[in-house]
Amino acid sequence: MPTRINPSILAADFANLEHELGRIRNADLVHVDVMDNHFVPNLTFGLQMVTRLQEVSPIPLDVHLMMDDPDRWAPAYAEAGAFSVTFHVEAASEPIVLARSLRDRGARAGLAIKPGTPVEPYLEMIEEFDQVLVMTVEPGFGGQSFIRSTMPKLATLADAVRESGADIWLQVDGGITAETIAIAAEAGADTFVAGSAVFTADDPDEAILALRAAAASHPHLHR
Ligand SMILES: O=C(CO)[C@@H](O)[C@H](O)COP(=O)(O)O
Ligand SMILES: [Fe+2]
Repeated sequence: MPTRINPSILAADFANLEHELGRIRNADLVHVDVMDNHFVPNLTFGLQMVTRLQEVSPIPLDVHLMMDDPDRWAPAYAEAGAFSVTFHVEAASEPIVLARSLRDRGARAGLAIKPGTPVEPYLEMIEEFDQVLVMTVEPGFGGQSFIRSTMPKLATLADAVRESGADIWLQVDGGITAETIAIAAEAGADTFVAGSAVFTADDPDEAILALRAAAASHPHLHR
């Protein structure tokens, strides 16, 4: 199973984003946290910024929408050319309709769930998605500690994905370090978002390689 490492530019220098993109050439995707100050108590980028990043980034964008009413706003991020667009199930009115709309616009559709949200009600819709994101911190801020009690959800999802036979990526986001990445890999994650662990390193590209090695060394990934 491939291991994907997606650095989150939430931890990058906002005044030099194009330069920062040049320091993560080993990344699989660039994770872009869109926050609206309503769904989460923080405000980051909007559509115009993501559109411009998309134009200058040599690496495809993995957009994580932490916003109210994604049914209304998410399709534009797919139209902007994002590789994947992930919205929160807690905020969406019609997740299946929205997932289809994202796919119709050429993006991979992602479903995100907060640490306290159970996954069971959504298992029967996972084939509508290309990725499920299990938040391993409360969304809103970088630099928080990994919440280990979210791991059983990943294991449940990994079973459901195996049963479906579909190619659905399982992403974790929040508090991912060289230590916690192995815990998430063991529970079934294959796609890892890391902000602080990458951008506070002296050499972000080296940090990505170290994370990839720590995740890939876990036997679970070689089943
Ligand atoms: O979505 C979020 C936070 O809400 C994340 O993508 C953070 O950007 C991850 O940052 P670290 O926990 O890795 O510092
Ligand atoms: Fe994120």
